[in-house]
Amino acid sequence: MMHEHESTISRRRLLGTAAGAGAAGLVAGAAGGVAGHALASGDAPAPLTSLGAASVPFHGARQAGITTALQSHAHLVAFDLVAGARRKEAAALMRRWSAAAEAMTQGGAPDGDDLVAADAGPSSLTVTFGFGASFFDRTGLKSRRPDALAPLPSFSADALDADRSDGDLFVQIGADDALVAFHALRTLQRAADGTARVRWQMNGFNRAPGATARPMSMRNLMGQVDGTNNPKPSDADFEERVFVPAGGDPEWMAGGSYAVVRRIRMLLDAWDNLSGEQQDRVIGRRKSDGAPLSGGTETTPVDLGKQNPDGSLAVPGDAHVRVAAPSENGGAAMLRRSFSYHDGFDADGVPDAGLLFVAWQADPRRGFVPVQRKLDRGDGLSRFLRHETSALFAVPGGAKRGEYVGQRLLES
Ligand SMILES: C=CC1=C(C)c2cc3[nH]c(cc4nc(cc5[nH]c(cc1n2)c(C)c5CCC(=O)O)C(CCC(=O)O)=C4C)c(C)c3C=C
Ligand SMILES: [Fe+2]
Repeated sequence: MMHEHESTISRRRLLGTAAGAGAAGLVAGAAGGVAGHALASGDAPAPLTSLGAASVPFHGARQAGITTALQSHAHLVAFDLVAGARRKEAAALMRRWSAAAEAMTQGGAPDGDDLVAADAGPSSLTVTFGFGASFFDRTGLKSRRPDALAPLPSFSADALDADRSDGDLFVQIGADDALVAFHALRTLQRAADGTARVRWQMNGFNRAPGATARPMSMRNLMGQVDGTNNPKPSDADFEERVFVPAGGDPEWMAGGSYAVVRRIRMLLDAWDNLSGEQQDRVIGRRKSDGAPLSGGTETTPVDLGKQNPDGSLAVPGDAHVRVAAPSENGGAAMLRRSFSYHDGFDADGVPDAGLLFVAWQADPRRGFVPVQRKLDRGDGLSRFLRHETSALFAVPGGAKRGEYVGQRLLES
């Protein structure tokens, strides 16, 4: 059997040629006054910037793309198995997908590559795979479906589009280069041919690395600093909140996590009509710098008990950060790793824009569900949001070298 490394060509080798061509063109242009594409043989490739050269390991106890720093481009995609595709075909697909993802994330390219990302480095590409509840029905693995994958309850604020919700298989692609991200998406979609078809796709973005001099969380499309009070890997309970432990239930999910994916539209025209002070009070933090209304800077812990001189709460009773706080939800917490989206403007000029909300947790029944129930009842922010799609996926632990993602489920 061919080792997966042998079945790939090095994109860095290609890079040498392409970057050399670019450099040669510039030189020719400067010296000869022509916009040259001519290749001078022997030109050394220009070094990648740190952005293009950065790579995230594919193999490991956990899949990449959960605790990885947010990338600037994302594709979130759900696939459905085609009629007739069962466990055997699904296992073969996961093997093909894992090999392709390993190659691309490490700067290589699969056989028969389309060269879309040929002259780019891996650019922090991550590819994360998951299984939806329907996958277990289609593959005869119902008895191995985790209890934690039970359908999410419905919430009063839901306006869900069934065609863009759920799905058998989930792929999250993140990269700091748009072509690298598209290349990964197209490569995986081609590799799925005959076994699975795209059910829905959502494209997201975040601030590019290097675009700010200040180390602060991302801003979302409402302009808020978002992500500040996420669980941190340095927290004592981080692992148990985000990942299924070894010996957890089911065993094949050890090192895995559950992803709640919701396309949440922002009602930006209504939001923009609020004053700056009103906007701050809806969240409970200052929009300008993300500092809590109880005082301090972005990273100061929120003091929910703090009162204004007139006795009112500094962080209002319906402020988003109060209603969502673990202390108000029996300790429930999740790792939010979301991307903004903008899919143009409706005919009436209303932006189709918002958040591709992605929340990671060891069990959604102790993470997203109780928090969203509470937000559904009393969150000041909910007046400016519409949950348009929803999905829940079991994302297994990472693959060891020579393994594919999901092998423990599909082959034992
Ligand atoms: C069910 C969980 C949550 C949904 C859905 C959600 C949507 C949502 N949130 C923002 C903006 C912000 N959220 C912030 C904090 C925050 N949000 C949640 C949960 C959900 N948010 C939690 C658990 C927290 C942390 C609360 C805490 O412990 O302090 C913030 C403040 C900055 C931060 O800590 O990240 C902002 C801003 C939007 C725009 C949105 C839907 C589009
Ligand atoms: Fe939030």
